[in-house]
This record gives sequence, structure tokens and C-alpha cells, in this order.
Amino acid sequence: MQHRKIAFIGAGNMSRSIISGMVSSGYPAEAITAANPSRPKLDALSNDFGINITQDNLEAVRNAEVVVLAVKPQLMEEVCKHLQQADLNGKLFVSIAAGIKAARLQQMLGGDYPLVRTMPNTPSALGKGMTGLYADSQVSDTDRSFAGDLLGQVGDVAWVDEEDMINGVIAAAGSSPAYFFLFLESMQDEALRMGFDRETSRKLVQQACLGAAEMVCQNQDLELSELRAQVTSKAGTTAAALNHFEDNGIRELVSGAMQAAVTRAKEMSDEF
Ligand SMILES: NC(=O)C1=CN([C@@H]2O[C@H](COP(=O)(O)OP(=O)(O)OC[C@H]3O[C@@H](n4cnc5c(N)ncnc54)[C@H](OP(=O)(O)O)[C@@H]3O)[C@@H](O)[C@H]2O)C=CC1
Ligand SMILES: O=C(O)[C@@H]1CCC=N1
Repeated sequence: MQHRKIAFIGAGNMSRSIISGMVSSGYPAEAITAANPSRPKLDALSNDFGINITQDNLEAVRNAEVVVLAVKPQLMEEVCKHLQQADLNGKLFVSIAAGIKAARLQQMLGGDYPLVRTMPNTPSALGKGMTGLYADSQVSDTDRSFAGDLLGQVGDVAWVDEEDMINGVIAAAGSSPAYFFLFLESMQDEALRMGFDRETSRKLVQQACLGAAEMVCQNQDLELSELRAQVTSKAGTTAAALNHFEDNGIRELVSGAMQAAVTRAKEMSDEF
């Protein structure tokens, strides 16, 4: 892929995840700059990955061909308005913010720039990310490919044709690592109550999770329900556990949680 000069505005969790994945995939550290108001996260990024750092967003943007907007949604307007002091022409913008539409970002930036909205997730740090991308019509094929390749460095990507589908990506992939963590936490808590120590309880649930994820990835020809059936002996222990989930509305619970994420993303579009 092209190695364009890229600035991350905001050096928080998600920027760190993407930068970490990019550098380990061979993106040159000297082409990456992170800007953040406070020092500690910048120093950590510089020490860990050898990238450029600055506390001045304008300096980062002036030297960049690609600008990744990676601040919290509630700060986006203030940050983008400030960026207007730099000449933004010719730069590609990539937003990773949840709940801020492309048109609204253009308004915040005060122009009509090539802009790709994306929704990554934190496993990007391990090269196991999943990112949804949406490009509106003024994004050139070259910029579109660059954005896809960039996030493709840190995992898998899926383009959506309708911007609203980014909210579906949030529900299914952006937020969902946290759903799995909550599930694992609940399992570990129960394993602790059963008498396992912390280390063993963690090992039991994390290895089962890793193995299950690998089975899903390596058996693309099998439906998820088939993988479930392979574990479930008739009238056995798994059936007892799964019946408890089903009787207590696991599917409605998951559906409701994903819809809650979508609803919140829509509310954020109105708020910010
Ligand atoms: N975390 C996740 O799993 C995902 C997050 N996102 C999106 O990524 C974006 C960032 O989220 P996340 O990384 O989790 O949040 P963080 O709070 O970890 O990071 C945001 C960073 O922005 C910095 N910041 C604050 N003010 C400014 C400013 N004026 N200029 C530049 N940087 C500033 C903060 O610095 P300081 O702490 O010093 O104030 C902080 O380091 C959000 O829009 C979110 O919707 C998208 C997908 C997944
Ligand atoms: O919780 C959030 O709003 C962000 C977006 C997806 C993951 N974290």
C-alpha cells in the first residue's frame, strides 16, 4: 500500500490500537504523527512505536496527507473548527468517531473534503480488527483504496454503501468486543465461585473463547448453529446450559443490546 504521511488527532485507546497494528504490519513509523493535548499517551506512543508526536493539532495536520479524526464525539466540533486554521485542501480525512455523520463532519471542518467514515474496534491493536467503512461520492478511487488498505493493515474491512449501516457496524463489531468481555467476566466470576483461583479461572474461559473463535474462523462452511450442535450432546450438560440461556431470552437480550447501540449512535448524531 501507499505510505502517506498520516496524522492521528487524539492519541487515545483507538488511535493506539490502530497505530500499534499499523507499525507491526510494516507501516513506517516516521510517516505517522499523533497529536494529543496531554503528554503521557504521546510519550508512550513514541517510546513503544517510534512515531512522531506533538501537542499541537495544527502542526500534525499541516504535515499530513491523511488526517484521522480520533477524538471523542463530544469534542469533535471544537477540534475540527480549530483545524480550519490550517489549509486542509488536498487532505484525506478519515473519521473513526461513532455517531457523527459525514455531512456533519464536513460542516465542522468548514469544507467539502474527501472523507471516509470508519468504525474500527480495539482488536486492531493485534491485527485482528474489524472495520466498517463508508465513503461518500466525492472520495476518489485512490483515496478509497488507501483508506481500505490502511484499516486492512490492522484487520479485516467491510465497506457499506449506506451511511446508516455504519451504526450496524458499531453494534456488531465496534462495540461488540466489550460484549464478549462482559460474557467472559461473567463466566470467570462463576468459575471463581466454583472454587478455581483467578489464574485458572481466567485460563479456562479465555482458552475456551480462543478455541471457539478459531473454530468459527476455520469452518466457514459450517453455520454457527452447526458448531453449537457439535458441542451439544443429547440431554447432556451443554444442552442444560443452552436451555437456560434460551429460556431466559438470550436472543432477545442480544438483539436488544445491539439495537441499544444503534439507538445511541442515532442519538449522538443529533447531539453532536
Ligand atoms: N474505543 C473503542 O473501542 C472505539 C472508539 N471509537 C471512536 O474513537 C474515538 C476515540 O475513542 P477512544 O480512543 O476510545 O477515546 P479516548 O478517550 O481513549 O481517546 C481520545 C483522545 O483524544 C484526546 N483529546 C482530547 N481533546 C483533544 C484535542 N483537543 N485534540 C486532540 N486530542 C484530544 C484525549 O486526550 P486526553 O486523554 O489527554 O484528554 C484522548 O487521548 C471516539 O470518537 C470513538 O467513538 C471507534 C471505534 C471503537
Ligand atoms: O463506545 C463507543 O461509543 C465507542 C464506539 C464503538 C466502541 N466504542
